[in-house]
Amino acid sequence: MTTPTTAPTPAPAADTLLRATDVTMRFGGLTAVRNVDLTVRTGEIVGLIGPNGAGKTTFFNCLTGLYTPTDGTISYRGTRLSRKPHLVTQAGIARTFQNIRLFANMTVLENVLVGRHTRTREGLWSALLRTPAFTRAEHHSTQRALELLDFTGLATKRDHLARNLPYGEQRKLEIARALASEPGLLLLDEPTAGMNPQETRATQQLVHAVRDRGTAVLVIEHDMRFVFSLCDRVAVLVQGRKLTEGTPRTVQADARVIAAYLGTTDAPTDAAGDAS
Ligand SMILES: Nc1ncnc2c1ncn2[C@@H]1O[C@H](COP(=O)(O)OP(=O)(O)OP(=O)(O)O)[C@@H](O)[C@H]1O
Repeated sequence: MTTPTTAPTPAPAADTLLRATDVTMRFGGLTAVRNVDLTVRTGEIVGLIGPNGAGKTTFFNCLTGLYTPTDGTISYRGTRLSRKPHLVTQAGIARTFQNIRLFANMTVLENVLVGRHTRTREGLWSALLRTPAFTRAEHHSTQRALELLDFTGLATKRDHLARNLPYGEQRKLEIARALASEPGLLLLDEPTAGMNPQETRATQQLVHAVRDRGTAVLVIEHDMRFVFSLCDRVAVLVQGRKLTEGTPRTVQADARVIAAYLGTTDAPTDAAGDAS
């Protein structure tokens, strides 16, 4: 009798939500993301930082199906993710974008309702015929959307057009819309860009509250004070590679991170631009 020689693959930790392994993304001769591993667990707020052009947004685009990575695997709750963005959302990952992408001429409530579409099953015919099932689903979605407006502090603005909201509230609305898909993991791409200190503090409180209601967060940010006071763990990308990862305290004290931000990094020897 022969003994099996292959070791069993270790099962992912029960609390692992997102596991990206060896993710690489090339655009022609440019390697924007190279062999990046990243894990996000239940209940965590993880920061992704790095100088301009480090590959952070490209990595997000790989996670959410906007780009198909050249290499590597991405799984969510132990299942490999689809490369179609709406299926990634349906699986449980929602995101916001660096530049606000609201429906400017729709109301605040309508914007959040749009975010519910991956959680509603009723099709076109039931909508046109207004079947009882459709009416029930519509009522449920509206209740959920109103709860989210309450949660994000936008309840009194429900009938305002999105374009008429102040900048900070438009950012909040984006988060409310992303939460409408009931994600287990929320990806935020520079949520405080262009905000004043007061709006930044409010965003920090909101992200904590999002985590406390059961949604883990992966956040790209340039505001270091925000990242280091908010996140449980921080990963640093430089020229497409993960330079280091750890608690805010260890990352902040890492001389290579400081050098990377000052533009004198000696860390990733393999430059991002190459012909591979
Ligand atoms: N669709 C694309 N085609 C070609 N190159 C791209 C594409 N998207 C990104 N890049 C390049 O990939 C590299 C990484 O860009 P990316 O936007 O991911 O960086 P980033 O870390 O998010 O930067 P920032 O902090 O400035 O937003 C850059 O050199 C960028 O020009």
